[in-house]
Amino acid sequence: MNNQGSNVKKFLHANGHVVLERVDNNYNLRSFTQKEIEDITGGYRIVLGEGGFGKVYKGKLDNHRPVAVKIYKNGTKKEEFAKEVIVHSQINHKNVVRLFGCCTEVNALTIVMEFVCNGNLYNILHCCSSNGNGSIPFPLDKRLDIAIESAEALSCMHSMYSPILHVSTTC
Ligand SMILES: Nc1ncnc2c1ncn2[C@@H]1O[C@H](COP(=O)(O)OP(=O)(O)OP(=O)(O)O)[C@@H](O)[C@H]1O
Repeated sequence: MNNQGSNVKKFLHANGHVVLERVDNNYNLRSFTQKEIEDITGGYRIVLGEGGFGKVYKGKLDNHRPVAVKIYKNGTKKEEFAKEVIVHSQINHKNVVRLFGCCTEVNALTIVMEFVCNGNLYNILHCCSSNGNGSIPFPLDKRLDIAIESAEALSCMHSMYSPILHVSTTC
C-alpha cells in the first residue's frame, strides 16, 4: 500500500471504528487529494446529479476511465462518511457501482466510483420515449428485469457479514 493509501486507512480507522468492528477489514482504496479531484472532474464541469449528501460530477481517471465523483456537503460528519466508504468498499456485485477511492481532506470529503452511463433510473421509468405516434412507456419486461436485478443486489448486500440498512436506493 502506498503512502496515500495508508492515509485512507488511518482516516477510516479513526472515524469508522463502529463499522469496522462489524466488517472484514479488506478495503483497498485509492486515496485522492482535493487537487486530484479537481483535475479528474476538469474543474467540476459536468454535474450528473445531486443527492442528499452532495453533488455528483463526471470525471476521468488518468487511464481515461470515466468515473462518477460524489462530493459530500461541508458539514458531513467524518464518521458518517467513513461508514459509507467502509460499507461500500465491501460490496462486490455486478449491479452495485464499484468504489475506486476517496478523498478524506477536511471539507473535501469525496468518493470516486464507477460511472454508469445509462442515466438516472427515475427518468428511464417515468419519461416516455416517442416514436412520432405518441409516447411509448418503458416496456414491462424491462421493468421486471430491473426489479429482479435490483433485488439481487439488495439480497447480496443483506447476506453480507454486516447487515446494511438502506435509507434510499439509487439505481
Ligand atoms: N455512479 C454514477 N454514475 C452515473 N451517475 C451517477 C452515479 N452516481 C450518482 N449518479 C447521478 O447522481 C445523482 C445523485 O446521486 P446520489 O448517489 O447522490 O443520489 P442519492 O442516492 O439520492 O443520494 P444520497 O445517497 O446522498 O441520498 C443520481 O440520481 C444519478 O443521476
